[in-house]
Amino acid sequence: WSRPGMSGAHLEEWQHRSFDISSGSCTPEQKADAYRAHILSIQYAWASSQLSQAGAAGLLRTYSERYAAVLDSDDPQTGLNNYAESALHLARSQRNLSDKWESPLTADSVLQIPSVQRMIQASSGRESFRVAPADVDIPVGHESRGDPGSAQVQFTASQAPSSSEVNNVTRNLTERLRTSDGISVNPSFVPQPAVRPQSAFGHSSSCGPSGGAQTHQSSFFPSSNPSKRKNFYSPDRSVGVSGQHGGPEATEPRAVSNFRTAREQFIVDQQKKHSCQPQRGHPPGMAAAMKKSLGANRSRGAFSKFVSPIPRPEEEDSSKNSNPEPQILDERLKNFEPKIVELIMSEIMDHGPPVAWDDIAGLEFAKTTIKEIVVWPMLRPDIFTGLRGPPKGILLFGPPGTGKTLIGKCIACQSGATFFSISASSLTSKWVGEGEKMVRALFAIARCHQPAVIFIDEIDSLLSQRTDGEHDSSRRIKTEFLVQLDGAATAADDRILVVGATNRPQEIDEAARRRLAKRLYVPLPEAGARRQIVTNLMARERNHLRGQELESVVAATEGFSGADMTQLCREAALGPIRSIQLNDIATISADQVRPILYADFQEALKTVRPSVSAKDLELYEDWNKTFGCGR
Ligand SMILES: Nc1ncnc2c1ncn2[C@@H]1O[C@H](COP(=O)(O)OP(=O)(O)OP(=O)(O)O)[C@@H](O)[C@H]1O
Ligand SMILES: [Mg+2]
Repeated sequence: WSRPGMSGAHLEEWQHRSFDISSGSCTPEQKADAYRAHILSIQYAWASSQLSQAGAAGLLRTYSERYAAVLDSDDPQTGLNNYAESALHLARSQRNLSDKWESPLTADSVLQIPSVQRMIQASSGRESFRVAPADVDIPVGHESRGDPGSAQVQFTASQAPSSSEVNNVTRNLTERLRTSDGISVNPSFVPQPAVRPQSAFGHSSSCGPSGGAQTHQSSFFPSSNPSKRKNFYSPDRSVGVSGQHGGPEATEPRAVSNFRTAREQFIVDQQKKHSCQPQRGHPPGMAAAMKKSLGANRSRGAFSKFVSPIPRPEEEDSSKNSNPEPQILDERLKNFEPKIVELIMSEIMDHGPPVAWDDIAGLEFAKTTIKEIVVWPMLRPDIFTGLRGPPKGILLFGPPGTGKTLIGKCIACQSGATFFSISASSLTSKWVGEGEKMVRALFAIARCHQPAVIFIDEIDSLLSQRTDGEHDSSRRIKTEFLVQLDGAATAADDRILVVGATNRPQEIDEAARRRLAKRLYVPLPEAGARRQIVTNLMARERNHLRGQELESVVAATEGFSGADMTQLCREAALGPIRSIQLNDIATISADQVRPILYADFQEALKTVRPSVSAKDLELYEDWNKTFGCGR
């Protein structure tokens, strides 16, 4: 069933899960987790095209039938994850003031509570369960009646109800326990009494589907930035994953609430932007949220319900008609371990606070060159072809604190390309062999998201000169990087740009230097740039800095880096605060704080010193003369 090229890691993972399930030492909940994780891994392999459609369907059929008998069984004795356990767990974790107190509620004792008995009878007669909280007839310890947290259960009745009734009852009980304790419950999370919890694999409807799907996230894409990852699963397929196999009860009315979280609203907005495909049975936001929930690895609340991974026939059809692009992306990434892909997708694509070109003072040459190389070719790839094609690598070098990282952030905001901002440390893993894989996966993912910019800050730590004493794994990472850089350069139509930044250009390997063809010096700010930094920063604060005084500050800060200038302004801004009496600081209002004066800058200049020495500066200028691309 497996397609050629399917990773051995997956097979191993499945064997491992199989072992977990068959081991006698784990708790029922752990087993239930393992079962679900097993199903999830099959789904994942299918979604990332490591398994064929037929293979996945076959595996899922086999396993889901087998697991359904035990997983969500109505029998509280044999069912691994029965609802009574979850409900009781919730009830048990409600505590009163004493640390030593423990709830005596158990699966057996709760059934004996008279009100539970009444509800069981009501449920078998298909009556409403709406009973006021005061009806819960629990004699409580010695005083506080009606507080489920401190309930002492009285054993009275002996009638044993059927297990499915137990499930219904405990779910309702839990609902009431939660609401009466002031725990907020999203209306869409509350299960409807009319829907009986049958075996989830075979025939159950997705009761309370929105709640179940919202609460758990896929372990594969745990973090934000859904728009970037939207291509990983096609929307149709993922809806199929969570909403299928409804059976006869699928037509029952569902609990759909109008409430949307901000995240769901965001997903809805994103979907409106990209496509307007209607989703079956769910509001569009819900369907998008389900993309991330493949049925396993979710919280084991009383309301969690397993959804069968086998798609219905009509959903299979619709997934065939969907946009083929995600499929291509999956194909290209199928040789990479999902965890590595996940790591790169979640940690590397970075959108910090926006930075505009005007926020970077001075550095006109570097800014113009970068616009020429990065921004325009991204906007007009048709003009920048052949000899005009952009270089594949840029190196920004210069003293510390001169705005190299700032330029990287600006490229991220202004270029319109997919921006990968990685630190060398995230590429160097403690596991031997993982580092190269990370580098390979990084470039492969970048190829799938063209045009792309890969920004590597402090690139010297990754590409320093190869020495005899260095560790083998770091040498391999470096080699892989050079190969990939060249690979990116040889595929003429790839639009991937690598931007490296360093304040130790001398340490960069000569092979890497060649590949980072455009080497731009980011020097200390000149007088004009220093003036702009102070003006920009002071514009946000109340100050009385006159033109002449500003010039004096600029003149006094020769040799300061951009970061030093920022530090100076911060120090000066503290001047007015320092002039306040210590006793008044708690009571003074914000507008009573005096404006920043020139005197504050004079004070600050006594403590803030340039961080780059003249000797260091000489090294940078020499390197720039030898290898730099400046005029
Ligand atoms: N040209 C500049 N214009 C405006 N602000 C600047 C400039 N250069 C530096 N700064 C200020 O200094 C801070 C540090 O700059 P940045 O992190 O870009 O330095 P860097 O060159 O990456 O230093 P390092 O080599 O140590 O990593 C910025 O956040 C910004 O506040
Ligand atoms: Mg930096």
